Amino acid sequence: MAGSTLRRQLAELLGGAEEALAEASGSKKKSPSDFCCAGPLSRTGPGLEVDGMGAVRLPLDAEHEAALAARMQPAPYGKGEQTLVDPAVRKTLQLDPSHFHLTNPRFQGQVVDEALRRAKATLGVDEDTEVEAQLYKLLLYREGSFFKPHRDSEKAPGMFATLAIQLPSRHTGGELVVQHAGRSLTVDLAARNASASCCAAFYADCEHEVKPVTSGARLVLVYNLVHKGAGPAPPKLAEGSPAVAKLVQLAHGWGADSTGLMRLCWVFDHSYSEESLRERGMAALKGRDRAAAQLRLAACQAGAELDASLALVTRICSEAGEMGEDEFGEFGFGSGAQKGFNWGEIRANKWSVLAGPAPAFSSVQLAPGELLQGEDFWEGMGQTRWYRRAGLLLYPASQRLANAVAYEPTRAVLRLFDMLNPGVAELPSDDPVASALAALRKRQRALERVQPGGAAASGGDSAQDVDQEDEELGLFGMFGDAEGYSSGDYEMGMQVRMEKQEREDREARRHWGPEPEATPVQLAQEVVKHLFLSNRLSYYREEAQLMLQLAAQLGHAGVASVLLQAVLHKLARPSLPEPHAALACAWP
Ligand SMILES: O=C(O)CCC(=O)C(=O)O
Ligand SMILES: [Fe+2]
Repeated sequence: MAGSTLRRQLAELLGGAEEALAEASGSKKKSPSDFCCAGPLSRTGPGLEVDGMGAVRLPLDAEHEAALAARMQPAPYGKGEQTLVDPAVRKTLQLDPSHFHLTNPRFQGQVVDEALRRAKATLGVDEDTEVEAQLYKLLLYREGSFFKPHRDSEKAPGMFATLAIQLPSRHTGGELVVQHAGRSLTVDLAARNASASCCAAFYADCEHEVKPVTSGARLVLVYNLVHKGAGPAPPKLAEGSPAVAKLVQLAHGWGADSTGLMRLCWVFDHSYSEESLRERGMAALKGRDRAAAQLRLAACQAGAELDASLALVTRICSEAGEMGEDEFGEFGFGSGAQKGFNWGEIRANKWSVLAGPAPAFSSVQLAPGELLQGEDFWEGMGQTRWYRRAGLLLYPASQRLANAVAYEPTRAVLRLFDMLNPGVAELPSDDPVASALAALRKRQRALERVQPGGAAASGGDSAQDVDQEDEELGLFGMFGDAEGYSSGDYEMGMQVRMEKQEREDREARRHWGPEPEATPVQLAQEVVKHLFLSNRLSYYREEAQLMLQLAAQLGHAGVASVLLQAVLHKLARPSLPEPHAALACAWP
């Protein structure tokens, strides 16, 4: 099957996974999950009492509003690891739950639990997944109060969404606007809010804002929605689910095509913190994202040999148009110039394995054609220079070796040498490839050296320093914040990122999976394919193809050895003026 057909079919399948799973499990809910829900709740009041003030009358009148405001503090917002109070970003008053009480025992059962049930249903949380609504703050938006667009951080382990319960109050304005994947939803509950509570819930990684309150006051209880327990049970899928069968079939075809695509990556809709992915794996995934991963697991149970890891995908713009003032009057990449953005590197690293062995490589560089989503997916994220998202990296078991060799050809060549010459650390100095071998060993040793604590032996500063720099650059946070940079940060940001990337790759070596099994000839074939058939070395094509053919035909270790010598030469001296020289001297 052509790579483009495989890519299209796989994209369709993963994109429609949610509907397919609902159908297969016989669920009545046919509509896909959404990122936000809102609506009125029961009239049961909360019995709100505030320390030092007593019972608060609802809906709030001017007198109680003023008394309550006097006991509250300006609410901060999170920036990286810090929390800041800045009335230009957030103008709201807050009160910690230690200073107020919800004294009506029926409020939890009739209002909060009802809101929670609705949130679970809309946000696509499995019925058997336990979710807790943890009270976080009481907020008061007086006239002129607002909260500019932001994303909520994970305030507790397993937190995935925010629930706002608006207590009865009279106001205008104060609409909640929630964005996700290019869609925007405006929640305006003011009209129905005078006599009953109402709620809004949304995935915490969705950008949201509260528009200015234009009159009256808006009183809100904010809850963190937190996954409890071990996470969702594995999907109970009907054996004959067409989507699963289709994925098994695609994986099989892909696995049998050794010349085909080495890997594909499905980028998730939502953002996730690194910690939540590492610690909770698939249980951290939301809505459509989880369905795609579940479908993949179900196919694995049904016999598909498709390795899958959760990964961090970073996409970097290498070039921008002209700098200038943007629409906010700030110096940077102006809106007119944004058309000039070019996509540079796309890289996936930081695995958390879902199925199959851990990858025997720390990171992969992805070609645009290896992303299952097309350009329009990224366009929806706005114009910034760095995109970090979590995704699902997929490749058939038959491509394990190819991926490992592509990531580290030097290591593969040395492995091949060691296979063919067991126990030989160095060659006699008169051997034509002795110096090449020594150089490669040295380089590989340097690459693999990792100091305790994670910093590379050769690197200057410690991992901590880099994290510190990251923080300054606003790099912390979700795997999904599209991170924008001011012009001054850009060069420095690049440098810091490249260094950090190297360090992360080194650190990741410790968690490498087993070296994929291979005979010398298979290994030699992969090395040749990678080094000689890649675009960079396209001028080696005929020679390499010939060698490949011989190696495969004869299956002879001697052939692989000759091949190896040619490769060793090229690797040790990348600037070799005459590309054929290496082959000429190595080939008998
Ligand atoms: O006031 C609201 O409805 C939402 C508040 C909010 O976004 C937050 O506390 O992070
Ligand atoms: Fe928020």
